[in-house]
Amino acid sequence: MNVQHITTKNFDNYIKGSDFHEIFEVLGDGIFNSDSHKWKRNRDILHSLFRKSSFESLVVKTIHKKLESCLVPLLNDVSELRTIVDLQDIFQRFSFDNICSIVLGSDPNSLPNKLIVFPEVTFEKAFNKVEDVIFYRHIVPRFLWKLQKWLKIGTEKNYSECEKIVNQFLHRCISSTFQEQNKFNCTKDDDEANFNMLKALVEESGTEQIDHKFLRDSAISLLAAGRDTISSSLCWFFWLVSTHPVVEAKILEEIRANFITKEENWPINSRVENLNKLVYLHGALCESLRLFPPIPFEHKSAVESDILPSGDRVNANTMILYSLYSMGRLEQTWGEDCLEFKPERWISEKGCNIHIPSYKFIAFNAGPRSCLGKNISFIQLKIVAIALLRNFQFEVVEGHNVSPSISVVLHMKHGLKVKPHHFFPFLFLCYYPLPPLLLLLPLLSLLPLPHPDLAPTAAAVHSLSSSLSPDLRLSPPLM
Ligand code: HEM
Repeated sequence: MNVQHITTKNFDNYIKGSDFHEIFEVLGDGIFNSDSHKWKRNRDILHSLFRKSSFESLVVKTIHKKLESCLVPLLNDVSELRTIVDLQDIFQRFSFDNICSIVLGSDPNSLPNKLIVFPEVTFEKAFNKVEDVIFYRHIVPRFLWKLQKWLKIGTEKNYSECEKIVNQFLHRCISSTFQEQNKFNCTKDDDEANFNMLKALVEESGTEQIDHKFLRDSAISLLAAGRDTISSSLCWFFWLVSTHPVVEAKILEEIRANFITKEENWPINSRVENLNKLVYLHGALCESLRLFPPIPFEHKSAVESDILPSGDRVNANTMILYSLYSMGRLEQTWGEDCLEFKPERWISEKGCNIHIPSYKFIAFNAGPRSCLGKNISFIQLKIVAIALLRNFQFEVVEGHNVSPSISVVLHMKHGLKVKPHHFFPFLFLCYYPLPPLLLLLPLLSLLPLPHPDLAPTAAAVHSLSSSLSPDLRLSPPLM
C-alpha cells in the first residue's frame, strides 16, 4: 500500500530529487534523471516513439539478426567443443550489441559468432565502471564520494575518464546520425532499413534547432534501460529453467504445440501475435522477474511531509528506498510458496495469464513512471527463450555458486557457468506430458554410449530423471 501510495496515489509528492540527479549525473537530464515538466517532455516523446510499429519491428529484426548471426552459432561452437561458458557475459554482450543497434544504429560487435577470446569494447567497459560508481554513491555518505571525486581517488578515481569515453562514443554516434540524415535528407521513418531511435528522436523532438544534449541524454538513458535489464532477465530465467526441468519441458511443449512445426527449426516463426499464445512461457518469465527483478531497488525523495498508509510519517526531503527484490518475496503478498519458482502462479483456471497489479508485481515499477519498455522486453525475452530452448539445453556447472551481486542491477556475482548441449529432438517431442516411459530413461545413462555425440543426451537424461524429484524449492540467496 505504501508503494502504491508513493508511485501512484500521491505521485506528485515523490520525485527523483536532487540526490538522485547527482548520483546518476551520467544520465544528464534524460527520462530517468528528470522530474516535473522535463520528465513529462521526455516521457511524451519516448512514449510516442515506443508506440510506433516501426520501433517494434526494428527491435524484432535486430534480435533475430543477432541470434542468427552470433548467439546461436557461438553456442553451437561451444557445445561442439564441449566446453564451459559464462552465459551472463554472453547475454550482456548480446544485449549491448542489440541496444546499440536499436538506439544508435551502430553495432559494436562485442559478441563473436565462435569461441574466440571475446573482444573488449572500451565503451562497454567504461559503462560498467560508471554503474559500479553509481552503486557506491548510494552506500557511502555524500560528502565522502564528493571528496573522493574532487581528489580523484578510490572508486571515483576513474569515473571522469569513463564518463569521457562514454560521451565520446555517444557524440560520434550522434554526429554520424546527423551526417546521414543530411546526406539522404530522410525525414520520416519510412526508410525502415535505416531506422534507429536516435533518428526517430530527432524527428519527435520537432524543434528546428537540434538539441545535442537532449539526444545524448536520451540515448544514454535508453542504453542503460535496455542493456542490463534484458541481460539480467535472461540470465536468471535461463538459470531457473535449467534447474527446473519440469518447467523447461512445459515451455518446450507449449512452443511445439503452438507454432513450431517439426521441420521448422531455424529461423523461428516468431510473429509477435504468436508470442501472445505462449501463456506458460509468459508465466515463467513473470515468475523469474518477480524473484529476480533486474532493477532491485527504487529511489525517491519526498517533496512535502506526508503520512504513508502504514501510518509512518515521511518528512520533506526524506530519501526513500524500496526494494523490488524483497517485494517479490513477501509471504503476505505471494503466499507461503513465495520463494518457489512456479509459473503456474500466473495462469488462471481458464488457462489465461492472470493480471497482477503493477504495485504488487513491481519489477517494471508502478504508476506514471512505470517502465516504457515492458511490452518490448517481453517480446525480446520470448524470442530469445524460444530460439535457445529449442536448440540447447544448458547444464549449469556443478558446484557453481549462483548468487546476486549487490549493485544497481541484479547481475550474478560469479556469472553463470554452463555447458550448452544441443537439444535432442526425440526428448523434445515426447517428454511432456511426462510419459510413463520416462521412468525408464535413467537406465539409458547406464548403457555404453556408441558415439561421443550422445554424451549431451546422457546429460539431458540425467536432468530429466532429476525432474521427477518433487522438490522444486528454490534456495533463495538473500540480499
Ligand atoms: C525486463 C526488462 C526491464 C525491466 C525489468 C525494466 C524495469 C524498469 C523499472 C523498474 C523502471 C523504473 C526506473 C526508475 O524510475 O528509476 C523502468 C523505467 C523505464 N524503462 Fe524499463 N525495464 C526493462 C526494460 C526496458 C527496455 C528494454 C526499455 C527500452 C529500451 C526500457 C525503458 C524504460 C524507460 C524509458 C523508463 C523510464 C520511465 C519513466 O521514468 O517515466 N525498459 N524500467
